[in-house]
Amino acid sequence: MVELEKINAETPVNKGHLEVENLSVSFRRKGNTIHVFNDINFIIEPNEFVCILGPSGCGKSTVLNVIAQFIKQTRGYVFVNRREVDSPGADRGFVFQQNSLLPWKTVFQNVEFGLRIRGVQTVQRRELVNEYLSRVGLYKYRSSYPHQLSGGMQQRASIVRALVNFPSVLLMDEPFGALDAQTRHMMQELLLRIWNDYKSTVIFVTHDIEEAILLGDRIFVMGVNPGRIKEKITIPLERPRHLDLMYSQDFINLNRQIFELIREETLKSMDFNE
Ligand SMILES: Nc1ncnc2c1ncn2[C@@H]1O[C@H](COP(=O)(O)OP(=O)(O)OP(=O)(O)O)[C@@H](O)[C@H]1O
Repeated sequence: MVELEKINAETPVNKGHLEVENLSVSFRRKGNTIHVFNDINFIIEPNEFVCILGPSGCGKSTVLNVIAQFIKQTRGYVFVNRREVDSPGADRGFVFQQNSLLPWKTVFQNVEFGLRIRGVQTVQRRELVNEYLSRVGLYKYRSSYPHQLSGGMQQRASIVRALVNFPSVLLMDEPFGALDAQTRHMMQELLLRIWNDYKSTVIFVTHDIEEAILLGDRIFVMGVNPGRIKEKITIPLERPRHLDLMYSQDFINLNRQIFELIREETLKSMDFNE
């Protein structure tokens, strides 16, 4: 594997400490103030993999977007490696649900884009990008354009495009949400493998409870009215993990416990009298 020191002295460290303090977000809509969530607090340790689950509209994506600083919080603070962040930065990588690759660039050019902007030398760039592409089985597609790839391949390219910059924190917003079940399972195994090698700190938003249990060290279950973190659950399943873990009794019990938590919140979020 290419070592961190080989990149350059400015390369961020990919083991980020993330702290969110009293984070609140409100929007103005049609003259009313919508409070998405109030006073969210958490600390995520370096190398930790945290999944966020919760009913639709509880603010999962907004939490990620505020950490990335694509959206500004109304109150509160975000600290990465104990430094407050107030704008987007390379220390926070983002993987979106839909392929967000630049359509006019090849896979290689898409993945190297951030490194090029940061001024990483051509030889180092090539070495690093090729290595990452090989790790996810995309080396032979490096000269292809995004539209020539399947959805799963596009998401693999999006993940390595984020990881190649050694983000302190990798923010993933339902990255497998648009994929079919088989491809999704393959991507989950692949992500477990890559994460095991690179050990980035990850926050992963999903609607899929099984996906969250399979991937996460901890799961934050968000609630509604008001938006908040209802529970932080530690997943006591050993690593490395594989898909067949889903058939174990521990997995099934966790699934049931979390399903009930989310069901309660989903019912709360539905106003049948409307
Ligand atoms: N720019 C905005 N202006 C006004 N309201 C917004 C804006 N962005 C998000 N919201 C509102 O904030 C709430 C939370 O949205 P968000 O997308 O974070 O929820 P979510 O839990 O990720 O939902 P889903 O699971 O459906 O993706 C929603 O009610 C949404 O309509």
